[in-house]
Amino acid sequence: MLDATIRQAEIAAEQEHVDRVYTRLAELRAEAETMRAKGYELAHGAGQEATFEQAAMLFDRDAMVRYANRLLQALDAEHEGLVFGRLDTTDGQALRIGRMGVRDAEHHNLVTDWRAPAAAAFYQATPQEPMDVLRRRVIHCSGETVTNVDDEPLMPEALPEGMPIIGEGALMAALGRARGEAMHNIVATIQREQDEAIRAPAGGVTEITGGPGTGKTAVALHRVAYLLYRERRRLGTGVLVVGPSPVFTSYISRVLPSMGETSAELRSLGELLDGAPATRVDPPAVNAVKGSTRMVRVLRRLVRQTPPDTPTEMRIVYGGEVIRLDARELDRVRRRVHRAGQPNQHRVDAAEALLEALARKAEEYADETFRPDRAEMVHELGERMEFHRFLVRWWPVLSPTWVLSWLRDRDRLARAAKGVLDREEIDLLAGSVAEADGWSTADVALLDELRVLLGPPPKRRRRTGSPHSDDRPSDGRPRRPEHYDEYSHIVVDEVQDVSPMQWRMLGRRGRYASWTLVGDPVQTSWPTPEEAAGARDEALGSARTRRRYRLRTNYRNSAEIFGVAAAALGDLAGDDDLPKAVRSTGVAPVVSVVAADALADATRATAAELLSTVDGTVAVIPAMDRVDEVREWVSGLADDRLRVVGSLDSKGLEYDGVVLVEPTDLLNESPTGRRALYVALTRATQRLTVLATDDTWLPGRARARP
Ligand SMILES: Nc1ncnc2c1ncn2[C@@H]1O[C@H](COP(=O)(O)OP(=O)(O)OP(=O)(O)O)[C@@H](O)[C@H]1O
Repeated sequence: MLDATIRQAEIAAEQEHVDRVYTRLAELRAEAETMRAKGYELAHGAGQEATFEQAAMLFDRDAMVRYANRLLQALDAEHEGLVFGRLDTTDGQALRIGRMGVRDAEHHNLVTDWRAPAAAAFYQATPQEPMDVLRRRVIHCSGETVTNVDDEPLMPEALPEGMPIIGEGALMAALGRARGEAMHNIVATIQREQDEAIRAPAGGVTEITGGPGTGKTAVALHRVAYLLYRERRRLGTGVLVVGPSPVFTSYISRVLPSMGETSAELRSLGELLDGAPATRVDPPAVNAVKGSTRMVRVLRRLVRQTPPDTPTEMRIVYGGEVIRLDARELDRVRRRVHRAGQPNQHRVDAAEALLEALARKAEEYADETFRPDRAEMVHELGERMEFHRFLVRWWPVLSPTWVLSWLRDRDRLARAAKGVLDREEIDLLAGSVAEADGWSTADVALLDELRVLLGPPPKRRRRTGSPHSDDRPSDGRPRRPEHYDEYSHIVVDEVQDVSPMQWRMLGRRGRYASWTLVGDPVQTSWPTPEEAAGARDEALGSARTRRRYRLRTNYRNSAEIFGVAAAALGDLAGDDDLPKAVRSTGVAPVVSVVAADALADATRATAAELLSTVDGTVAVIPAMDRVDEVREWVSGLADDRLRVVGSLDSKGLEYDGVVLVEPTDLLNESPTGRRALYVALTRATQRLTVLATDDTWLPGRARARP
């Protein structure tokens, strides 16, 4: 038989199986709909004023609705990958692997979930260790149609007669595909070293390191899906995935849902505090000050300062006498109350201390005609409206955002930062808060620190949830645990850039959690890694099991592109720190030197050329402070595949084509500029063009830089 005919026959055989799976899925869907409807019916029966006896019924109803909803979500998730693999084993079995398990009405396995132990051989078997697998097949589908198959013989000498081997290179085909708006799941082509990290036990701390494009982010997300599948009961809705920026979380947001997993919560570092999302990023120098643990001391002192516009004198009439506390006396009382801790939690102490001070003052005034009884006086003044009006102004409820905004006042900041920050740092910080519109990512960690220093505001009454709620709030996002410290597992991506203050914020969310940490020290943009390491160890707690995985293959960049990036890194990393790029395109990156006044035109022309060359996305990457200018340059190119991304914002992302504008700007924009340049150069999958006004950034010609 001709090769093509054999392939068509194999595709048809797989199609037959896939058809059975979809038929079964339609049945399951109908069953889930019925179950959900029944659950709601039960809800109506129970009504609002459920009695104790009805509690069990309500519980059943909630469980039923939740289960049906989860099933429907999984069934409705992307169809791609419903069946993507097949294992033919030495015992004559053929096991289909997919993104969720499906059984027929008689409970026979139609598809095995990729996370099930039985599917592990799909990722772990090698010709050296075949694990009884004769043939591993990747099945490519478009919607419900099988389009191709790719086989790999693992025991070639033992292949039975009539078991054909079709095509080769499912991985290479996947890597060569154009990139779109969002990251895809890689369930069909997970590699063995990645699989080991994905299936590592949930407990303790799992660290995954590796160079650019080694699949760290993909592995972390597949690990979440795996852990939720294996330990859903224990991990529940408490899995948090933290990425560096909202652009990044949006880029990875489809991976878990595409595997039918919707209960993990995705947040960027600037979105970890409810009610104060970051809307911008600070320049590196400001970021370095705000991220340092020295800020803890500054904030502690700030919290104890007298809030702006508080009264500096108290006067109250008692027994015909005016009793007065002046600014110094009031300050003394304030300092004493602050010793007790969180000011919002010590409002009663503040009231008592004030009344005490007033009583003491009254005793000073005592004479023949005025001799107040201390207990009576404290009691009477404590009931007076004017006393409470004063208290509200003198000891106001402090919100983190209000206290942080005090840093605008340079003198106030200088008092709080005396001996901790130098003059230049104080100027930077005060200037940044004064000029800013909205909060920055670094501010959010400061606000979270203040949240703890200030204590919760007095309680308001909470509204109860809807009786029909499943495990997602109405905006469709997963519900976060009621308290921040209730997360059960936290995944942090790009850990090398997490500042010490951000580690403190994360630590508060992971007090009882296990962790997966993903990053690459070579890509760090944080200037003092030792300080960050200390804060990180504190956040993770000391008595934890730690296991480490290292990924060594770069799946993103062509070997040609990674060659330029690695060279640009100079001697900042040894060969052992760098991954190996496995795919060669035969196309060398273009490095052009252009005159400064020709840079705009060259950028526009190159972007246009890349858009016409590649099928997927194209990014123009300049230094952070030139993003607006460069956006103007390319504004005429109407193509929604094109974006302009600042150097530091490009972290974790990828594009088919990249135009890197003026590398020297990237080198100069921060103390870790050379690493930022390496990050930007490793974003492209197919094409890279570097436009520079000189060649001093090139290895060998560059001046020594950190
Ligand atoms: N086994 C695989 N099969 C198919 N594609 C893969 C595989 N592993 C990684 N990739 C692809 O390689 C690209 C890089 O993966 P990913 O973004 O997870 O790398 P990373 O290590 O997090 O990179 P960076 O450090 O630059 O952020 C992605 O497009 C991903 O889908």
